[in-house]
Amino acid sequence: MTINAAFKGNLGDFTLDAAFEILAKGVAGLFGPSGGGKTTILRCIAGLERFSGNLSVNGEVWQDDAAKLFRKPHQRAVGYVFQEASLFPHLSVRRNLLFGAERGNKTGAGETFKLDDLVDLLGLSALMDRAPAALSGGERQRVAMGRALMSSPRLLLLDEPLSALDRQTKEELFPYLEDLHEALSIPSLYVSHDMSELERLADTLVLIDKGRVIASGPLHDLQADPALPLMSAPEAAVALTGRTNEIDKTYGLVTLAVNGGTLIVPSRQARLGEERRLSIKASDVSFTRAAPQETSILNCLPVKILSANVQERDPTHVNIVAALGENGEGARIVGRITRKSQEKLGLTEGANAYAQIKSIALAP
Ligand SMILES: Nc1ncnc2c1ncn2[C@@H]1O[C@H](COP(=O)(O)OP(=O)(O)OP(=O)(O)O)[C@@H](O)[C@H]1O
Repeated sequence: MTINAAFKGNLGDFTLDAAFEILAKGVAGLFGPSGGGKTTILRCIAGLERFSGNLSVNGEVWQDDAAKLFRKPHQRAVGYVFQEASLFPHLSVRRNLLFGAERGNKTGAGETFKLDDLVDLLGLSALMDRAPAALSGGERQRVAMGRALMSSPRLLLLDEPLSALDRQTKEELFPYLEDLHEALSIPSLYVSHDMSELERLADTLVLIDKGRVIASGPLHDLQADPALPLMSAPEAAVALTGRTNEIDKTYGLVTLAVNGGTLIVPSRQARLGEERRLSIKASDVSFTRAAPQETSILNCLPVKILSANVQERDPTHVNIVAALGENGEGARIVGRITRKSQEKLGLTEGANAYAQIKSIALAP
């Protein structure tokens, strides 16, 4: 599914002038600093805010100013999940979910989900007769997701669905989001200013700052682009997807085949052939010129250096983008090292090297 959006307008002093075209297959993350306009874009897509512009979702035109076309919110098949679950307080969990289905019947739209399937997927079976007031924050958010999905949306809009939750509850909710992502084919737009959430969930990314789109595309491409601000963030990282092709039960390790190499990762539970995503932090990557021997580091992968850029906020650091494989044909990773080491080893564009990544740093 492609989302083609362009919105222009003002909210008080804030100016939005954002345009993007994104393949919303799976989860597309809208990422950027607070106040940049992410929620406003989501509201424009849902039809809750009317700015001038255009919007088409999978070829269906929802807004076209030139043609004076603007679908009202109820004519857009979207499911909306807010920061704080807005459930009907007087209705049980079951009736809240069924309310979603009724709404869906009116908009008539995307894939129809069976109540039982969603209840299983979101782990709601023990909660069905409870009132929202008797639910924890994480449980409320799970019901809110279920209700949004019961309306058979073509597009799911999630506005920082985890931001009101404490760290532990967030961790508890993640597996549900990951399962939804895997089990349902519904495209989602997921707003967050926390990159660690999007690293785990997003396939594509739209970067928003001060009301403008600064880049959009596959998550991995944007993370490994030295021209974008993601790389200079302290927590810069690259998400890679791989398949388990070996399980070492003795040591609790699995081998993941990723594009251009293999990585050994700690894991207590694994199935052969399953797809896994992992995040490699720039600060966990180091480099050597010769193949290291007798090292405790389990992952030493041949790479080709693609770029080396001095970190703007701290010129003693250098961000190195390297592609896996001797010929640099594989996935890109990012390593942050001192400028001293970078100069000493001559790690410049075109150089061959080995990237070292501690397995422990890749623990889920
Ligand atoms: N009703 C309003 N009137 C005036 N200004 C508004 C209104 N709603 C939002 N704004 C301003 O518009 C800007 C964009 O807000 P928006 O909520 O879209 O940003 P955001 O990127 O989603 O931020 P956050 O991550 O903090 O939720 C902000 O500067 C905000 O203060």
